[in-house]
Amino acid sequence: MTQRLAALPATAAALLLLALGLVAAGTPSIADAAGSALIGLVAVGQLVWHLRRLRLARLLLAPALGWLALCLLSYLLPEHWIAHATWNRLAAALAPGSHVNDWRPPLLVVATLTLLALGPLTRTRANLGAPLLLASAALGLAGQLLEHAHAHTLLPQATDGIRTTALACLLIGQLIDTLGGWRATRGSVRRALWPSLLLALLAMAFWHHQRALSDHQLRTEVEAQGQRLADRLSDEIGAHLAAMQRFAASWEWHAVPPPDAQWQRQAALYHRDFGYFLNIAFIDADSRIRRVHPLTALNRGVIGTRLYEAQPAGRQALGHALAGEGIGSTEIIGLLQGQPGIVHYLPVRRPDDGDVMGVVGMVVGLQSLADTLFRRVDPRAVALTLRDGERLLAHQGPTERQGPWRHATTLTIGAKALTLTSRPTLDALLARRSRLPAISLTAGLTLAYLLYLALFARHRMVLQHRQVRRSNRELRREVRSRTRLQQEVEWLAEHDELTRLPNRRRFLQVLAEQAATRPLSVLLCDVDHFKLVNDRLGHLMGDRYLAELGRQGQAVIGEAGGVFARFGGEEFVACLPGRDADAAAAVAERFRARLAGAGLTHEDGTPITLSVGIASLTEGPLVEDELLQAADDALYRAKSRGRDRVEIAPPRALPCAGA
Ligand SMILES: Nc1nc2c(ncn2[C@@H]2O[C@H](COP(=O)(O)OP(=O)(O)OP(=O)(O)O)[C@@H](O)[C@H]2O)c(=O)[nH]1
Repeated sequence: MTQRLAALPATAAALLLLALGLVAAGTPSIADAAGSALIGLVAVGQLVWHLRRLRLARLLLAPALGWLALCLLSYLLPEHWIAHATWNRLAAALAPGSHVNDWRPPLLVVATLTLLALGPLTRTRANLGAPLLLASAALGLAGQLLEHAHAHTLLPQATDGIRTTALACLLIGQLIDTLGGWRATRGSVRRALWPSLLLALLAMAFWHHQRALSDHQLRTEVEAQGQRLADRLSDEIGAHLAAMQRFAASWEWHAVPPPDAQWQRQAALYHRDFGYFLNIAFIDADSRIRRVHPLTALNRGVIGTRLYEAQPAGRQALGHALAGEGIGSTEIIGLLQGQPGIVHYLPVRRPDDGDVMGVVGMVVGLQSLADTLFRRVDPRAVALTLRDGERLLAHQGPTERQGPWRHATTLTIGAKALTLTSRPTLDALLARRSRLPAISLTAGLTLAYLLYLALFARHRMVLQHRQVRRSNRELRREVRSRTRLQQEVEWLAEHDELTRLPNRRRFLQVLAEQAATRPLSVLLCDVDHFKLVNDRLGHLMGDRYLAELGRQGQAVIGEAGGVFARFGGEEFVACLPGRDADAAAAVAERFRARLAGAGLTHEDGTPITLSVGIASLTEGPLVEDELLQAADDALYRAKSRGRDRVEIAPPRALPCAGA
C-alpha cells in the first residue's frame, strides 16, 4: 500500500511533464504530439495500475502496445515485404502530410516504452519476467542518454529531454511499486536477472555497433553514388564540348557567312541532341551576329547586332576567340531566356591561311544543362543542386526531409568550376537502410527475456526440489520414529516394562497356543513377604528384586522349554508344555533353589523365598481360567502351609473332558 502510494507521484510527474512540454511547444508538430501521446497513454495506464484498477490498466495499455508493435514492425519488416513508402502512405492516411517517422519514436524509445508497458501487464510477477522488463527498460533509457553523443547517425535514437525525463519518471514509479513484490523470490530473481541482463546489454551493444556499421556503409554508398553521378555529368559536359568543336570545325570550308538554310539544318541537329545549347549563332570578324538558330522572333531581332556593343559581359571572351587565341567562354551571365548561362565562342579559321573568319557562338543554358544532366536521377530520392560559389544555378528534388549526408563535387564547364551537390532524401535512405540492427536488438532482448524466464523457473524448481527432499527426509524420520513408537507400544502391550518378561495378556496367548499340548503345566509363583522388602528396603530395591527374580525365573523356565511371565504385582506365572505335575514341580524346585543363591535377602539377611502352586492338564480340553484357578488354589495352600514351598493341585480338582 505504502509502495503503491509512493509510486503514484512519479507517474503523475511523467504526465505533468508531458503536458507542460506540449503547452510550451505551442503548436507542436505531429511527431511531438504523437510521441507525447504514446508516452502519455502508457503513463495513464501505469497510473491506473498503481491504483490497482488492473482491468482498466490493461484496457489502456493494450492500444499503446498495439501502436508500439506497429512501430516495431515498421523497423523490422524487410523493405520488399512492406516498403517504407507504404508506411508513409499509412501515416499520411492518419494525418495528411505526415510520415511514418512522425508516428514512430526512435527504436530505442519504442523498445523502452514497450518494456515499460509490459511491466504492468506482468503485474510485478517475478515469474513472468517483470524484473528483466524493468531492468531492460532502464538499459534502454541509459542508451538514450548516451545517444546524444551520436547525433551523426541517420536517425538519432534519443527523444527530447522532457520525454526522456517522463520515461525516467515512469521507470521510477514502476520500480517503487514492484520492488516489494519480488522480495519473496529475490534469490531466484538475482540468479536469473544478472545473466539475462548481461545478454540484454550485449544485444544493445551489438545493435549499436551494427547500426554504426550499417550507417557508415550507407554513407559510403551515398558518397559513391554522388561521385558516380558527378562522373557521368563530367562525361556529358566533355561530350558537349567535343560536339561544339566539331560543329565549329565543320564551317571552316564555307563562305562567310555560311548559307542560312545549311546553317539552320546543321544547327538544328545539335540543338536537338544538346537541348541546353539554347542558341547557336555565327558571328563574323566584326562581331556581328549573321546566323542564329533557332529562328525565333526574339532571335530574328538580334541578327545583325554587333556583340561588342550589345553584350559587354561577353566582350573579352569574344575578343579572345576572334583574335584566334582559342575558345573564349564568358562568366556566368543572365541570358535572355531568363536563366543563367555561359556563352562559348569557338573560332572558325580559313583553311588556307588560318585566319579567323568568324566565331560560332554557343549559348549554354545552365538550368537546361542541369535539367538534361539531372534527368536520369529520381527527384524523389535525391536532391541535386548546382552552384557557382554561393549562387544557386539549378535545383532538382525536394527541399524538405533531406537526409543528413550530402556529397559535393566540382564540375568544370569551360573555365568555370561549379559545385554539384547530391543529397539523398531521408525516406530514400530509410528505405535502403539495413533492418539487421533492429532485428538484432529485438531478437537479443527477446532472448534475454526467455533466458530470464528459463533461469528463474529452473531456480524455483531447484528450490522446490530441495524443499520436497527436505520434506521427504522429515517424513521418513517421522515414519521411523512412529514405527519405533508403534513397536514399543506393541511390545509394551504384551510385556512388563520392569522385568521385561511377557505380561499376563501375552502369557494367556501363549497358553492358548498350547491348547493341544498334553501334558501342560502352569506354575503360579508368589514372592513371600514381599511387602516387607518394600517397607524396609524401599520400593526401588523392591523393583530391583522383582527384576532379578524375573531374570532367574526366565533362565530356569526357559531352560525347561517353558514361558515365564509376570502375572501382576509380585506374582509370576510359567507355562511348561509337555511337562506333567511332577516334572513341573522339579522345575519349580530348581527355581526356588536358584533364587536362594541369587543374593536377594530381607533386611535381616534372610533370603527371599517363593511359594509356587502347580496345576497340570494331562487330558481334556484346556480352560485357561480353570487351570489358573487350580494353580492359584495350590499357591494359596503353599502360602497357608508356611510359604517357601511348592504345592500341586490335585488332579481331581481339574476339569475333565465332558465333565
Ligand atoms: N516394589 C514393588 N512392589 C510391588 C510391586 N507390585 C506389588 N508390590 C508390592 O508387593 C506387596 C505384596 O504384598 P502382599 O500382597 O501383602 O503380600 P506379601 O507381603 O508378599 O505377603 P505374602 O504374599 O502373604 O507372603 C505389596 O506391598 C505391593 O506393594 C512392584 O512392582 N514393585
